Amino acid sequence: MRYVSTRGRAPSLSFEEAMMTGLARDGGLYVPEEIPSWSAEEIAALAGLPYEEVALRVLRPFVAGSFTDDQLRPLIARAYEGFGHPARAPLRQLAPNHFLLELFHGPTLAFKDFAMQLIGQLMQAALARSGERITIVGATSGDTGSAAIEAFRGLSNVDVFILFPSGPRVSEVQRRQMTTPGEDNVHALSLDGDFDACQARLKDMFNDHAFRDRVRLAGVNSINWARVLAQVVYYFTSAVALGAPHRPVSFTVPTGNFGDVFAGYVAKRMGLPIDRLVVATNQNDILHRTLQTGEQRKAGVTPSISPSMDIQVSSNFERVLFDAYGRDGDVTSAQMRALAEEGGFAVGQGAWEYLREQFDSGRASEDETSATIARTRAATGETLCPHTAVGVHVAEAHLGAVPMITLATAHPAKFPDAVEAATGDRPPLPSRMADLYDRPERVTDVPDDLAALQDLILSKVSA
Ligand SMILES: Cc1ncc(COP(=O)(O)O)c(C=O)c1O
Ligand SMILES: N[C@@H](CCOP(=O)(O)O)C(=O)O
Repeated sequence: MRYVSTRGRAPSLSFEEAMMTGLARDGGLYVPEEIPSWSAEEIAALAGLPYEEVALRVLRPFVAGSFTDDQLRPLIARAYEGFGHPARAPLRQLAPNHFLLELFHGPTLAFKDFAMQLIGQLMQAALARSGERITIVGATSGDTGSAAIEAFRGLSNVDVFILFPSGPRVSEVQRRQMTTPGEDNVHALSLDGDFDACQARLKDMFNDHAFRDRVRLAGVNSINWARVLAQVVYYFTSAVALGAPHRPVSFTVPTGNFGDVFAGYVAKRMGLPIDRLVVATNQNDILHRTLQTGEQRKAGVTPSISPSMDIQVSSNFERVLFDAYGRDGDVTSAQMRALAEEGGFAVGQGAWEYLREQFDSGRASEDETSATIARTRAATGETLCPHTAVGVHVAEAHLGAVPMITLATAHPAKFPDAVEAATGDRPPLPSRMADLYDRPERVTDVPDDLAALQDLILSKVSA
């Protein structure tokens, strides 16, 4: 399998090269040259298999040429052995035709662990082959950062720098998950700006080829194709559990950087019978507006009670735009340039129609999110995290004859203030994290300044 850039001007790469490269050298994102297509029989054969076996089958065609089954199997096993539920991603019924897919049983209590634990294993295997060391820089609105730290902490051939927005733009639990690990290779950087600023500086670092080569920069955000790929797996396990391929299912996905819902789109392109893929946004609703109006225009980020989705520049939207334009890298490039330089762009008519065929969308206000947490608790006993509540609110407007699966993207204990405000009580952290508030924090405040960030990283990796 080869991977091509959405901007059409970077060399095509193998899976391993694309994973270790992160952002393409032309500023684009890598996507598979073609999406493998599965028959109904192949999908039906997944029924009853352990999560790890489904992961092997889903990954296999995408990693061909980089990892054999024998190499992949133990890496997948190690990735998921620490999850706190035997099913890894269990389903829970909320209402007659509405299910929650619990994606928060990994070590850092958010769906990011599914991909990050696996990418940690895959990257270590690749580094063992090459004998190289790498510098990972990640941008986070709260969850990617801790998942990345958990996957790479203590490794002697990897330095991890995580840029997160300063102040209350991440929850205290999220911040402490990033600032309390004591390993020398972990660097938590609190940036004076929002997530979009963190992600923009990360992309600037990738686009500075001299810097990128000097520190051997690697990325673990969902700009990295391997992240998206790992997330395709749970669309298959959950849909098959509800009767696919013999009956279709729909998904509602709390969305920020568009990586998770893009993974659902890949599953659908592979042949999984997904009826509707619903993009659920909080008040930072650029994706909902884009799908409704055909115009993508940035507005400032407004902090919300679902902070991990406080994003206006959704990286992975570029991947679907590339498909919507018939894989025309020049047009995709021009639209991304307009977003960066002019604050927005109008999607062409044909491309917009393609997007509307693929995705529905909705938004939840702050009050609606809070009310959904309270109402769901009262009706079902289930405590939702605010991101999941955004999804449930939007999903409820899209319920019909086809079963709806809403992705429960984080554990409510990561957002105790929002949950307490809605329900009156604070969800406890799992016992292994009970002393999180007592652990000493280690964090460096950094300005939103590329040169200063690069100097800091250089001083640490060459130390
Ligand atoms: C808890 C939670 N829910 C939803 C999202 C949105 O996912 P994505 O960025 O893949 O759209 C994120 C972060 O991205 C998150 O951390
Ligand atoms: N919500 C994310 C933002 C980064 O998304 P990613 O999937 O591109 O890593 C976070 O929690 O950091």
